[in-house]
Amino acid sequence: MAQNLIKSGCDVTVWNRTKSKCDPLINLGANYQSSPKEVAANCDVTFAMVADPESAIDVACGKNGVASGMGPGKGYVDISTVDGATSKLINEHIKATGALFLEAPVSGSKKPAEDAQLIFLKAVAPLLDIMGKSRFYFGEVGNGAAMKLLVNMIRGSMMASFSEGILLSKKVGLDPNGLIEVLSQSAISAPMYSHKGPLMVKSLYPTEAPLKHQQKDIRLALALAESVSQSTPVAAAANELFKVAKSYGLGDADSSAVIEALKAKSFSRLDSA
Ligand SMILES: NC(=O)C1=CN([C@@H]2O[C@H](COP(=O)(O)OP(=O)(O)OC[C@H]3O[C@@H](n4cnc5c(N)ncnc54)[C@H](OP(=O)(O)O)[C@@H]3O)[C@@H](O)[C@H]2O)C=CC1
Ligand SMILES: O=CCCC(=O)O
Repeated sequence: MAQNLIKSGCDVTVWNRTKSKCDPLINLGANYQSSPKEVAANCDVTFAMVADPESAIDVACGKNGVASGMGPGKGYVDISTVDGATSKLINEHIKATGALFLEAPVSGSKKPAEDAQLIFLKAVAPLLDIMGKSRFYFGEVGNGAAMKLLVNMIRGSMMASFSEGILLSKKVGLDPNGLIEVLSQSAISAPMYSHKGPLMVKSLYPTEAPLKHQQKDIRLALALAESVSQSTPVAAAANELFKVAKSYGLGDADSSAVIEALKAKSFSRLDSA
């Protein structure tokens, strides 16, 4: 995303908690600042895309955070996937500085990001048009976050069901790649199946969207559902699979590694006590 801003001629300044991850962008001409505060102080619009609600609040409102560098005429855009309450809290801190806030979570992973084909779930800034193919506006702060959580709740349930289908096809002697092909031509076709399926069949999970964040998103979506007394048993079941996969140490693998939670694990014989 930052790469596309640089390529479009924007004057880009970067910071990351682990500085070395900034190096490829600095090599492309980005400036570097030593904290979110310094980035915000030196830029008209500051974007953030961090792991979870805790880090989004820390980067925005914490020591040397974005809010400390904000002021009238500046803007802050948080692209992280968080809950609505987090967006609203950050909004209050940013607005108190006289700056503007925009929550703009995205749908789409690494390839759409590289190809500037992301979907922004709420945005007005033309800068986002450099990085994405479409943008939706859902009104007050918190609605964009909620929409993103709904999308990723459905995404997680789809991935869990897809995983069951792949493993069941193998168990009944069918070619799972044949299943993927049938799905691609069916009424339930989804790009995710064709993109992730062939790798899942080979037990390969190169990370585009870490499994730990997919589980975080479902967890936040379940909390949202509970807050309005909406039953979501399918998402709850999918969440349990993602938690199992995390317990297997797959949190940093791609979210498609959830299939590993469904594979029978051979445990060494437990010695009788
Ligand atoms: N990957 C994807 O396809 C998509 C991701 N998202 C969302 O975007 C966000 C980032 O995802 P992704 O880039 O994949 O995740 P990664 O885990 O790869 O990166 C997380 C980022 O957050 C930073 N971070 C984590 N904790 C802190 C902290 N306490 N203080 C400061 N920075 C912190 C990390 O810094 P460091 O490098 O130092 O660890 C890193 O820059 C998440 O909210 C995710 O749900 C949304 C759509 C698609
Ligand atoms: O939230 C990230 C999941 C990846 C995607 O949106 O395709």
